[in-house]
Amino acid sequence: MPGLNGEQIRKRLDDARLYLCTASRPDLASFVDAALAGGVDIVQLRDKSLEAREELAALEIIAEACARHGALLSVNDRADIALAAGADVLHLGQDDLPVPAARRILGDDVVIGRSTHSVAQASAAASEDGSDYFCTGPCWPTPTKPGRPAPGLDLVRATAASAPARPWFAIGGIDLDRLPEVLAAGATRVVVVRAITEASDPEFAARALKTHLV
Ligand SMILES: Cc1ncc(COP(=O)(O)OP(=O)(O)O)c(N)n1
Ligand SMILES: Cc1nc(C(=O)O)sc1CCOP(=O)(O)O
Ligand SMILES: [Mg+2]
Repeated sequence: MPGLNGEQIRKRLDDARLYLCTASRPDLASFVDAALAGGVDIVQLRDKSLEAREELAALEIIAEACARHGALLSVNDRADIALAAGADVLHLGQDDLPVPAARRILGDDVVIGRSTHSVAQASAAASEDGSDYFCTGPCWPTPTKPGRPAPGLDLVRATAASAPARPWFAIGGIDLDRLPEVLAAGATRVVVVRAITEASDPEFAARALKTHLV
């Protein structure tokens, strides 16, 4: 089945509200299927322990579930893997490939996102040539990204106040209890890891988050 074109991916990105990052796991297929059934819009494989070949195999599993649920497949860090996997999204941090270099590898039919951790980085990402969305965080210090200082909800407030033309997501320490604070600070889209990966019922956890986001 042919993949989505850039216009179709950008439309889905615009509509996306709940973005999940997950490591590979023994129950990857059923876990991702449950999260997507609960309303996750984008799934990223974020697992630095995998060799390229293992990453590609895990991405195939996620891609099949995403296609069935009409969700987007995201690759972390590596443009070559994104291309090989036929991903819809590549996510780049401040220390990863520059966006124009990734764009040379991927062309225009893959959307590229950027991580930001300060007002200056967020405003650069909001206007940076070639990227399609950005994330701001961490909203709270998080064991998922140890050592990363948290700019907190002030960064979410400042970003919301600047009304970026690009879609943007809040990330870091977000769970169902904290979600109302994140939304009150002005975010309309969120990225989560543990709130779904550590849930005993990932479908229920995703649905509970999504209910606040639509
Ligand atoms: C959707 C999304 N947002 C932020 C990140 C973090 O990216 P980065 O800062 O490059 O850190 P690593 O995830 O690579 O450790 C992300 N992966 N996805
Ligand atoms: C992967 C990542 N990037 C961040 C950033 O601020 O860019 S915070 C983060 C981890 C988010 O995990 P959890 O939802 O478990 O707190
Ligand atoms: Mg990265």
